[in-house]
Amino acid sequence: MPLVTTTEMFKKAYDGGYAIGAFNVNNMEIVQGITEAAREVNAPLILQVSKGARAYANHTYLVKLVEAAVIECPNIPIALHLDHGPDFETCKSCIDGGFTSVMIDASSKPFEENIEITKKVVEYAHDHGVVVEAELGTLAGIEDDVKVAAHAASYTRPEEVEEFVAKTGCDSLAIAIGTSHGAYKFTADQCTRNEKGILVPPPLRFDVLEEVSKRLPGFPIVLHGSSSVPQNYVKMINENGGKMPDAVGIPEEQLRKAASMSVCKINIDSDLRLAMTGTIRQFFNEHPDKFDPREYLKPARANIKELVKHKIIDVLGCDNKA
Ligand SMILES: O=C(CO)COP(=O)(O)O
Ligand SMILES: O=C[C@H](O)COP(=O)(O)O
Ligand SMILES: [Zn+2]
Ligand SMILES: [Zn+2]
Repeated sequence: MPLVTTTEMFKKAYDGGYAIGAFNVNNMEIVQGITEAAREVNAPLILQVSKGARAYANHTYLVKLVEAAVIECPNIPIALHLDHGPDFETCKSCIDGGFTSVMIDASSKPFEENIEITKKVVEYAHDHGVVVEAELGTLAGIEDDVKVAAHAASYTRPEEVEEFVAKTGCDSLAIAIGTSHGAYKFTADQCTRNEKGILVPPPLRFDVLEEVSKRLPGFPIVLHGSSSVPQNYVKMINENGGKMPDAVGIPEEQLRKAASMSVCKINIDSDLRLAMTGTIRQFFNEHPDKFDPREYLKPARANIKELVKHKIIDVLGCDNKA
């Protein structure tokens, strides 16, 4: 089947109490690892491309890689989504260039300005059969090279969501309930430590999510910054020359709960990066004589695939929902 929008997948996910994984893609091995996993477990899929990914790999290369994946995976619905579109022009370029979904992220702007920019993107997108994700609230962490400190982050205000959705006509809404971008989601003083000395982050604000859902019945909610930062990969990185002290993510149990509620799209990027980097670091450490990129990219791709399968089956619950 050709690339699809997220409309149908979100409706089914909302009604079925599961979520679709939105995984960031930056090169061929990442596209292959993710799509092979989704194909094997028969899951609908969102492949997303950030501004940084377009700058790194080039829009055309990424679209063509995703189109190749669509050919290789004819039986699962795949949407191609712009992640954190910073302005109308970037959204337009992706809408014109083959994407089926875009995010306009004007969440750092004042409320009225966010509405104005989002509305403009929605009008253009809907005219072209493309759907739009918007954002209210500010996540902490690293986003497009900009670091938002924990104290500067702010939860979504539920009292704003109805007006925002009604005035913009957006198709889904990303909200801030305590997730954060990157591999260092929380500082040590925000966390407690478990018996193994691993940092345990503060729980997500499910009360905010519930209030938002009550005000927007049936409306798909998106969670950014939802990597779990698997400690096996942090360990693999640190044991093979890396230095990632106190990297900590969102416990999968909490993502499972969000997926069972109104959250229909869960964004995961950092976990893929950790799997890829850990695998390659270990390979280099164990095989200092090797220099064929295929030899280290192959296990990296295989571990991305395993990780995505795990997310789909054990966290998102969207296996066999294609
Ligand atoms: O939200 C994301 C992409 O938009 C990715 O979040 P992570 O950094 O938690 O993987
Ligand atoms: O939200 C951020 C995503 O993980 C994309 O990251 P990036 O801008 O480094 O590609
Ligand atoms: Zn944002
Ligand atoms: Zn994000």
